[in-house]
Amino acid sequence: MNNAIIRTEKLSKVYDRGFRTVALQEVNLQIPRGSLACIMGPSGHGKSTLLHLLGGLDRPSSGKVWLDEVELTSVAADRLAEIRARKIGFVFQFFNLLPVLTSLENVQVAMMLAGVSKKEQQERAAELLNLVGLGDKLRARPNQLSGGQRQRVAIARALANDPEILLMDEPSGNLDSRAEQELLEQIGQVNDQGKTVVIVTHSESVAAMAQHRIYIRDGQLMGNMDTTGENR
Ligand SMILES: Nc1ncnc2c1ncn2[C@@H]1O[C@H](COP(=O)(O)OP(=O)(O)OP(=O)(O)O)[C@@H](O)[C@H]1O
Repeated sequence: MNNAIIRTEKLSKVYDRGFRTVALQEVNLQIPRGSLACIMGPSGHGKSTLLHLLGGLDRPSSGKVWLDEVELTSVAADRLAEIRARKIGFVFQFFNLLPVLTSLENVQVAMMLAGVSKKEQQERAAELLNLVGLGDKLRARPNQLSGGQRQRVAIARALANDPEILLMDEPSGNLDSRAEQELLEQIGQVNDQGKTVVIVTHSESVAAMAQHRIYIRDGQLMGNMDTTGENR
């Protein structure tokens, strides 16, 4: 596949904290540019590990990850941090919003690290929060928001630096079905803007909207399919 934005070769991860856990074993996969991809599989079988490696948040034990033409495992830590900040937005399962900050400030924080001026930070944060339907919650703190609303703040924050790729780890895990539906609409809109979205999920509704499905079992790739059902 020539148009892959993310590609892995024999990607493996072994955790060794007193005892060895082989979390990922020689995974070869490609994710097409602009696609909405999901990573599925049983609990504890290596999905989050894979997502973290794809986003350069962790280093593999062996094997390689390419983001466009850049091989992430060969770049130094500071360059990796720069690539992450510029190209990738992350949304984690438990949101990781800072509790003492408002929605607006939580989104601004991401841009502060990228050196954007304060005025620009505020304008863009407000714009993004409007985009995810939280224009009336700019001054609310996370504990004044519902789970679905917090998740949308996390998405706005992940989009702050206009990343090409959005990586999400079980974004709908704690949401009721209505909030999940709203979240899916937001994710669809982000994908429609041309961004590549990769979602670790147990949700069939999320999987149903994905154009590309990756199945992981026992740390191994069991399937890598597009919606036409063609195996790659
Ligand atoms: N930092 C770590 N140190 C040691 N072992 C880890 C670490 N992170 C994950 N593991 C182990 O690696 C394996 C894969 O974990 P991972 O979190 O990738 O699974 P998962 O498929 O995302 O699970 P879930 O669906 O429950 O989130 C598990 O056995 C887990 O206990």
